[in-house]
Amino acid sequence: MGEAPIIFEKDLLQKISNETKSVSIAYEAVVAAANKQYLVGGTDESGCSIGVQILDQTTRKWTTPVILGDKPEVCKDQSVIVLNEERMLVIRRDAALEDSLWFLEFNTKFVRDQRQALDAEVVAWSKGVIGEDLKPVVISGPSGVGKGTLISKLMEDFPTKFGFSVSHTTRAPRQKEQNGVHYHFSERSAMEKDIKDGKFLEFALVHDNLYGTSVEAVEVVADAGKRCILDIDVQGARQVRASPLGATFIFIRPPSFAELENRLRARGTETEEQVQKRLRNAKAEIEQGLSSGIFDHILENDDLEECYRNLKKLLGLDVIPDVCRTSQATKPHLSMNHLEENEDGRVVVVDHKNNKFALDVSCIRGGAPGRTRGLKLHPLSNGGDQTDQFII
Ligand SMILES: Nc1nc2c(ncn2[C@@H]2O[C@H](COP(=O)(O)OP(=O)(O)O)[C@@H](O)[C@H]2O)c(=O)[nH]1
Ligand SMILES: Nc1ncnc2c1ncn2[C@@H]1O[C@H](COP(=O)(O)OP(=O)(O)O)[C@@H](O)[C@H]1O
Repeated sequence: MGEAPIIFEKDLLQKISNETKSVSIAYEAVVAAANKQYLVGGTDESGCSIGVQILDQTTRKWTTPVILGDKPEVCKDQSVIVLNEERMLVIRRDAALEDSLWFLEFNTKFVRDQRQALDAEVVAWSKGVIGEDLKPVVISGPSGVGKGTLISKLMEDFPTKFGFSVSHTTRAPRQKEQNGVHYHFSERSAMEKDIKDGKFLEFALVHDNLYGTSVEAVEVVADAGKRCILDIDVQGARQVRASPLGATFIFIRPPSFAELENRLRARGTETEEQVQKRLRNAKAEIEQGLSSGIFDHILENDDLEECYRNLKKLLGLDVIPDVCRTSQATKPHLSMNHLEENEDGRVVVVDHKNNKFALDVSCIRGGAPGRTRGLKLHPLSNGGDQTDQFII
């Protein structure tokens, strides 16, 4: 980790004044990897988020990268610090704590994959979250096996604990399905554009329709202090498994194929043609679910109550009382005014009252296209002694 040198070269400044109308916006340039200088600050094309420019120091060529992920809003001033060869920490000064810690990834696996896929220079933002949260739960299984039924029971019995990740889909709504509650029913072209813009954690073509989990769908649940449940197919589960999300994966299997067919028909939500398609796909889905190694747990849904009991057990709900977790809204509201210095794995920050804190970034996990979690904030006293008390 090294502190970001503030390099306002002549041509850099020239470029800044050419490209921005405002003089009140501060830029910071950091040499992040090999011979690349990153300029972070000001605005980007949309004019409302922090922009990034890259200068190749060998060729002296400027590049405007493709910027993916949840972007921080523009601010007048920020501190930039390179953490390692993959990402830098950007602290928005004078922003509330919940919105002040951001990571700009320039060489993480996600960025490298996207760079290859888009054949362009790519960087990606992710918001820093202090503390840990509960692992999201991915539930997969063939159509008609009872995923929705089990998830509804869980949400009804533990409303403070779980939140449902509302997927996007291009399929038509069923009777009683509400837009924004069961799914975000979307136009295919709009969904494809959002996928291209990196807004989706995963997506798949299922029964001839496009389904996908947006990064936001998962994050709004986590931000509310709840454990996120995703109902997605095996292809989606595979993608989430490969992502930094760190979830628990559960596959629900039917007691028999004949019973699956009964349930699907008895539900009465699909045409005969659609039922046939779902049954055909179910065969492959069950095969993959049982053999792919993606899933941590396989539950048979024969007797509903028994399956539900088993599900609760493996989610630890038989031992933990249903208490509401502290929501983000009740956390202390600090404004980080200044980045003072940095030490091994820790960045020293001070708040607007000049209280010093050590921001521990040694255990971070996740990142773009979601949040970077696991940040710890310790109060520091008498100019550097760390107390063992976490404030959050
Ligand atoms: N990959 C992926 N699959 C999804 C998503 N949302 C729903 N699915 C899956 O799409 C399939 C069809 O869902 P749906 O049309 O609601 O019918 P159901 O299977 O009878 O519940 C199911 O296997 C769902 O788990 C998503 O966001 N991503
Ligand atoms: N264990 C079970 N025994 C009998 N019927 C079930 C059981 N679990 C679910 N069902 C019924 O099967 C149908 C399909 O369940 P659903 O939750 O919609 O499946 P999925 O979401 O996996 O497509 C529903 O009518 C539901 O009431």
